[in-house]
This record gives sequence, structure tokens and C-alpha cells, in this order.
Amino acid sequence: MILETKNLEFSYPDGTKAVDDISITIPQGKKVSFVGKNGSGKSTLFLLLNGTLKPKKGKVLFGGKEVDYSSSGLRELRKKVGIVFQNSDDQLFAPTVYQDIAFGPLNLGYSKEEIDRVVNQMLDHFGLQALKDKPPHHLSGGQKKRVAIAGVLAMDPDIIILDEPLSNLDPVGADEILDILNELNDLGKTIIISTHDVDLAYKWSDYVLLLSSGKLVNEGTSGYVFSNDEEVRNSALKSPFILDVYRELEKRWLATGNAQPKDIPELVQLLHSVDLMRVDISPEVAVGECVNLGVLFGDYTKEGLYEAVNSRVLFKSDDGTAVVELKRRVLKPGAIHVYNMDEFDKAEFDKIVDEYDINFIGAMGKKSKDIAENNGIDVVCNSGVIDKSILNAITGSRCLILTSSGMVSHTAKRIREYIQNSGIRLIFSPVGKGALDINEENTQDQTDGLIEVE
Ligand SMILES: Nc1ncnc2c1ncn2[C@@H]1O[C@H](COP(=O)(O)OP(=O)(O)OP(=O)(O)O)[C@@H](O)[C@H]1O
Repeated sequence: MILETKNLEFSYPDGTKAVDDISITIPQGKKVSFVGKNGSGKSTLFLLLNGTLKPKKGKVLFGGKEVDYSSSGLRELRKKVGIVFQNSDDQLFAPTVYQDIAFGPLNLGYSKEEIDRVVNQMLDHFGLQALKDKPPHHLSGGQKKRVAIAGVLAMDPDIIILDEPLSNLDPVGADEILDILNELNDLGKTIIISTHDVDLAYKWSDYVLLLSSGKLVNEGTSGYVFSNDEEVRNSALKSPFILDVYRELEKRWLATGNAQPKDIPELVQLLHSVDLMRVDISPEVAVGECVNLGVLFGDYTKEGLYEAVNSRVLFKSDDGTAVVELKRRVLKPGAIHVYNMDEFDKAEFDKIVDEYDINFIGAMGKKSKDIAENNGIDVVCNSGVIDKSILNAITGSRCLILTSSGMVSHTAKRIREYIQNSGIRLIFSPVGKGALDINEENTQDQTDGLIEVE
């Protein structure tokens, strides 16, 4: 059943306007929090919602029908909308716990057997059996709160309103009450609480209504309401602690942006590890901008070749250097293959280009270039072929060097030396029928004419 208000207004006899033109719809089956500083009108609104107070203007509707303020109408409303007061002493008055819980069902006209069954069910459920004959005013705060909730629940309401349910409870007692509220919500009850504990409201609620000076300031999911920092502060509240911590991390690019973590595990999920490096930087690049650092060598390549792209400048120093956060784009190791044109075979050549996924071809020497040209081979590099192949391979290209005669072994030697000296992970393999000569000359290690040097 849905609880609504339309342009609700209430002033106390001394003229204090405690509720000012409030129109709301309480979402059914949800965990709802009214949040606002002391005196913002939460308690007054709750008393209006269960018919304890009668509005001066506007109306309260339950199940789409305007509340009937006759005694039978109010009895019907209070059976469906139970209220647990902030101060349990205002609620508990019977001589024993048992009688207190029995009060509601008795008023609703239940039979003696039915009352006994319901009260015992509540005593069991709330762990109160051992206290059933005690006077409520001899109980601890947490125990009183459980008795008060049990008394309301004994009438099996659809909606349970609790005014500041956790105030004055120790952390364990507060957790016990929260567990009860969550359990009741799981059973389908709509739970409405009031609180100025923004951390609780943010984490616990499905829906939040923000009140200030008797007016509704904002409403929506807790993430939505608390994302408006200014509004929350204007209502004399502070933003949830976890959201403050997250925002500080986000400002420093230590957490993924624009999220609303509710608890520590959610916050931890949003953290990203940083990989920082100090680099020389041009004076025009500002903090927060991104630079591309290209392919990184040296110690960094030990983890595999990668290119540092879109590296954000986090901090600039007066000496012209900056700390940047590396964003690694891992490159798959490039390859250099050498083809001996002395033994050129068009069919074999085409197969190699296809099989090794070649995307860069360079030709060395007149003979290689002529054969390539006569066979329609798309040569992209005619000079400085070894260096260009190395540069292409270290950024992930698969290169094929066409060479012949004495240049074959020279080429292989240069590339092997480069790979060994740099420590950069590259695949090097002479390919084709002529590959055997290169292998015999340079290494004992032969595997089907293919050597991988890493
Ligand atoms: N019986 C009363 N007579 C006159 N004014 C009252 C009465 N009860 C409450 N008020 C006033 O109505 C306004 C709203 O009070 P209310 O108790 O509804 O706020 P609240 O948000 O529940 O506060 P808190 O968080 O302190 O419980 C306050 O200005 C308060 O002083």
C-alpha cells in the first residue's frame, strides 16, 4: 500500500510551521530515509503520516485514499502504518514486556489465544523471552528499542516508521536494529526512518528525502541526493564520509571517476593502481593534460614491450620535469624475418608473407630490389632498412627484410646484436629456403630453419 502526502502543512499552536507544503510518495517495499538536521520537521511529518497529528492544510493518502480521521479510520491506518518513537519511554508504558507487546493486538480485538500466539512469536523473534515479565523501564536502550519494534510489528503493519531508530544505541545494538529492519524489508515491509546520520542514510537507504526547515529540499536514490554536495551542506548536514574520501581520491586520479561507492568494498573496487614516472616536459603542457611518451625501453621493458600513451601529468616541477601517470598499451612483440633473395621462389615468398603476417617489407641491395620490383612486391623501405625494421619491430610490426649474397649474414648479425644488447623482446627468424645458410653461419640452434631470439 502506498503512502502519499499532498501539499501537507502543519503548524503547532505556538505558530511554529513544522511541515511546509510537502508532497511526497513513499516508494512501496523500499528502505526510505528522511534526512534533516534537528528541528527540520521529521518527527512532525511522521506523526502526520500515521494520523497522530491532523494536517492544517493538504492531505495524507494511504492506498490512494485520503485518511479518515474518525476513531475507526485511525485504528485502521495505525494497523497498517506502525510508528516507533525516537524515545522508547514515550512508547512503552505497560507493566511488563509481554503486556506491552500485547497492547496493539489487544486493541485490534484479537482473541486471547491469538494474542498469546503473536506475542510469543515476537518474543522469540526479537530474543526477548527471558525479559517478558520485566518492566520495560528496567531494560537497556537496545532492549527497549527491540520491545518497541516488536510491539509495532505485532500488528503486522505494511509500513513501519521509525524516528531515529539508532540514536543512543551502541554500535553493536545499532547493528542489531539495522539487521531487524533489513530482515523486515526482505519480508516485504516498507521501512521509513528519520536520521541525521548521513553515513547511515547514504549506505542503507534505497530512497532519501532531504528536509530543511519543514520543506522538502530533494528526494531520490541516496546516490542522487548525496551527489548534490551543496544542497546537502545547505541543509546543515555534511556529505557521507565514504563519499568525501572517494572524491579526494578521484581528484588525484587514484580512483575511477563519477562513481558512488556505498561501502569500503565498493570503494576498493574503484581504486586503480598508479604507475608513475618523472619525465622532461614542455612548459606548455599543463597539469591534468595527457602526453604520449612512446615506446619505453630500459628497465621498463622487462615486463614486456609497451607504449606509454595518454599519460596524465599529475605534477610539474620548476626544473622542467613532471610526474606523469603511465597508461600502458602493451605491444605484442614485433618480429624481424630475413629472406635470402638468392633463392627467391614467388610461391614460397607469398606463403611467408601470409603465414608470418608481414606488414613491413624492406629491400637491401640492387639484386633484392630488382627481384622485388619484377615480382610486384610492395617494398616500403629501400634505405636504412635494418634500422627501420628494428624501429618498426619494437613497436610491434612484423617486418621482412629482403636481402642477398654477403648482406644476408651481415643483416642477421646486426639484428642479433641489437636484440642481445638491448634486451628488448623481439622475434628474429630467417625464413625460406635460403634461411639455412644464415642459421648455419650464426648459430648452432636450428629448428626447422627458424630461430627465435628473445
Ligand atoms: N509540541 C510542539 N510545540 C511547538 N513546536 C514544536 C513542537 N514539537 C516540535 N516543534 C517544532 O517544530 C519544528 C519541527 O520539529 P520536529 O521535532 O518535527 O523536527 P525533527 O526534524 O524531528 O527534529 P529532531 O531531529 O531534533 O528530532 C521545530 O522547530 C520544533 O521546535
